[in-house]
Amino acid sequence: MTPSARLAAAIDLLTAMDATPRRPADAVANAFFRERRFIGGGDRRAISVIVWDVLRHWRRVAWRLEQVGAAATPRLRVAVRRMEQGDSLGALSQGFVEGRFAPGALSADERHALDKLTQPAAAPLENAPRAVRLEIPDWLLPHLEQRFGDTLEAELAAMAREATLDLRVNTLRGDREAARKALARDGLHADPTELSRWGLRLPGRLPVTSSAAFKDGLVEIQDEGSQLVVAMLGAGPDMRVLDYCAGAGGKTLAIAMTMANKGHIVACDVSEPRLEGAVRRLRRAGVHNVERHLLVPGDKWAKRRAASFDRVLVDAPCTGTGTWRRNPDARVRLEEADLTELTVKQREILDRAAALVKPGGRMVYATCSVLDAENQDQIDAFLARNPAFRLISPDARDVPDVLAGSPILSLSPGMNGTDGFFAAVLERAPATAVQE
Ligand SMILES: C[S@@+](CC[C@H](N)C(=O)[O-])C[C@H]1O[C@@H](n2cnc3c(N)ncnc32)[C@H](O)[C@@H]1O
Repeated sequence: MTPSARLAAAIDLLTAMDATPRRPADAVANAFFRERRFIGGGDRRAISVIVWDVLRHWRRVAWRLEQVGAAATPRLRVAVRRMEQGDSLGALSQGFVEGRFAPGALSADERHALDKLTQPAAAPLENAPRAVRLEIPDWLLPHLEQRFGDTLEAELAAMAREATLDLRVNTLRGDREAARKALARDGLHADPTELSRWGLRLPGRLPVTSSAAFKDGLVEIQDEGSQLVVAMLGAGPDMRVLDYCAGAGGKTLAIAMTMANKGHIVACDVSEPRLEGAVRRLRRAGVHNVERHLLVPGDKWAKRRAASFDRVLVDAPCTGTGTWRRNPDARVRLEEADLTELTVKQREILDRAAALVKPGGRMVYATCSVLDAENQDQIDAFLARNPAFRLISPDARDVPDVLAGSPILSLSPGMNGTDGFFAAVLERAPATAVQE
């Protein structure tokens, strides 16, 4: 594709995203490229780079355009980002040309707006409101200020950078060194992660899924933070374990590994397609101690299994504010009503899952959110409602030394180089203590 054709495709993709503002950008992009199979891998990557860069500068560019009286159209968003990266108006006009696979020439109004933005005094970003500069919705600012205080700007800058690509070595298939060597044979040079003993890290988007190590189930794509959540659960080979919000089984696979493929895991979810997505991954990883169960309203399943699990993981649906490095569009799409709805759901799920924990058993509540309302506040309220539970530190053998002394895991991109994660380990009082 010519540079102009890539620009045109990026503008088309941004237009498709604009048309479905509640749909995650990567889902729109997948559908867009599926319908245009003629676009090759290199062009696809180049188009995605343009689009994801625009998504990472969404509010700031809109604010600058507003200052010069222009609407933030996909064309102007792309053009402004090109200029911010050093293109002159002249250079830009060479990309915006007429033609079947080109975006069309800049209109007089577009040129006028862009010209105004090149003036030295035009809309300096220092004048923009803080939430605009930080690329977050206005309502979210106080929540993030409360969580991060003085480190807020550094954290949000870390969340704006592209994530590393973390892998979990599946010890059912081989050890970390074997996985490193296998990846190296495919030209992928991974380093061990600092905290997770099963983790390997690659510098960015790389074609891991076509490597032999991935196809053979020796590695799985999983952020280091997710791996640590599983370590906090401390599931062992003889246990009955429930993964209550299992989705497509990312953590189920890691739990099965810590159980050496023994004992029994039930992977539950309310979404059939997600649970179905686990089947292939379980097979690839060589896992065979997992039963899947679809939760439906009025299900008697949970009642019959009350107080029967040694370990219960609640990987709750959440705002995903810890994953903005991967999903920059979510950063500005999140609405206050989403947070309200999710905190109600999390509370209900916690109470339902708690009823399934054996006396003396443990429950780990986890989110990939950095907001107190979904994390510590949920735990405080849960403990107030459920006096039979208390916070307990994970067993030292299960977690890295730095995490051993605390019942709470709290990770952030700025502090730890992982996604933002929260996990709390809760123990249900043993039977005798419950009766007292
Ligand atoms: C954070 S995702 C889970 C990710 C998964 N554990 C993993 O590691 O890949 C949260 C999951 O909770 C599920 N969920 C939503 N409401 C639920 C409910 N009431 N009960 C159980 N699961 C629910 C969603 O379908 C979603 O798959």
